[in-house]
Amino acid sequence: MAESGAELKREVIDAAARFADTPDLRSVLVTSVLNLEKLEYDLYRGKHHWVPRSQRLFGGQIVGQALVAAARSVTDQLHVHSLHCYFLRAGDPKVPVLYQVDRTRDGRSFCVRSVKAIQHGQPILTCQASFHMSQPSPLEHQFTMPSVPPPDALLTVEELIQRHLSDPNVADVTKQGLNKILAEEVPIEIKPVNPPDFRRHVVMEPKKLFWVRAKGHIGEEDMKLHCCVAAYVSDYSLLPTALLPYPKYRAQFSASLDHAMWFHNTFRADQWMLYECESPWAGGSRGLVQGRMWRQDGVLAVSCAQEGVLRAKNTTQSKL
Ligand SMILES: CC(C)(COP(=O)(O)OP(=O)(O)OC[C@H]1O[C@@H](n2cnc3c(N)ncnc32)[C@H](O)[C@@H]1OP(=O)(O)O)[C@@H](O)C(=O)NCCC(=O)NCCSC(=O)CCC(=O)O
Repeated sequence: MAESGAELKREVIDAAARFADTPDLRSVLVTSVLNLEKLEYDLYRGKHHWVPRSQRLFGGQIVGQALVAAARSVTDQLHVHSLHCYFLRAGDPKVPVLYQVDRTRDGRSFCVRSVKAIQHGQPILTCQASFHMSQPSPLEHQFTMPSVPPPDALLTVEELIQRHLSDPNVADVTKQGLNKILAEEVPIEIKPVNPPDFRRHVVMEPKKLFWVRAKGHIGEEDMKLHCCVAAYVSDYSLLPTALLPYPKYRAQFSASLDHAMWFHNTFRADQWMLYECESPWAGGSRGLVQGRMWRQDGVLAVSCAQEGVLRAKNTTQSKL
């Protein structure tokens, strides 16, 4: 029991610190993935958390970390409004990634930073991020958010998988695949608007809608951090949109080649946002995908676009 006002205050501060450090309450994206270690002036080191089954680093992690490095070199008044990245080489999960920032230009309203992500002495990603000191403007418009059920009315991917697994007719190979998905520690929560076709039987339009948020708490103050988390989240499940019309094909090799983002309005990446993904084109073993993230109140927060390599194989072809 605290005996004095000062001791009580200390206990409250300690309890708050313990609360804040509880890993399941604070997003691992904030405590670990996007918490870069500073090695030198404009040089940082990032560590990994979740690594996809492809055993190449998740593109969103590299983009998010590159944006953290860039954002540390600009003042608090400047906010990222766009970024453009190329994924040059597969990221190696066995070693950390270094981020080297070049202060490309400092203007009155805009600042541009170029970031190189390096492993084994070679660039795995180049990123240019532009920051802006926002100004009021009479020119304001946006598309209307699609009308969908709210996140409270929908199930998470994990809940949908559990429900599907309880069906005794599910094939063993499908069960194995779904159990692998359940075992992954992706720091993102997803609630699809339309339940996914786990059996991959149905030809679908190359469009999907899902609610998405970072797992854990981030807090409301740091808009720069929310943008970095959105950069991480935005690469998740975007490219597979291009595969929806081709249930008979399996992507033998798929990887994002580039990633671009535009940040329009403030948002919280630890609160549900509607992610609207569509693929207007695929051809030549590549696919283009575009995404829009909407706040629950209908405000367009983020737009993004990405091209990926998609080398597909017909799974129904005879092996003879
Ligand atoms: C895209 C590539 C691979 C560049 O392709 P290249 O073909 O030029 O590279 P390469 O080194 O010559 O070849 C790589 C592999 O592809 C094979 N290959 C090359 N050309 C081929 C062709 N025409 N047909 C069939 N296979 C081909 C090579 O034999 C080699 O296979 P072997 O290896 O068997 O020898 C590279 O730029 C890259 O890896 N970038 C990083 C992409 C990335 O990691 N993105 C982020 C993660 S993806 C992501 O996060 C998406 C999110 C999500 O999963 O939803």
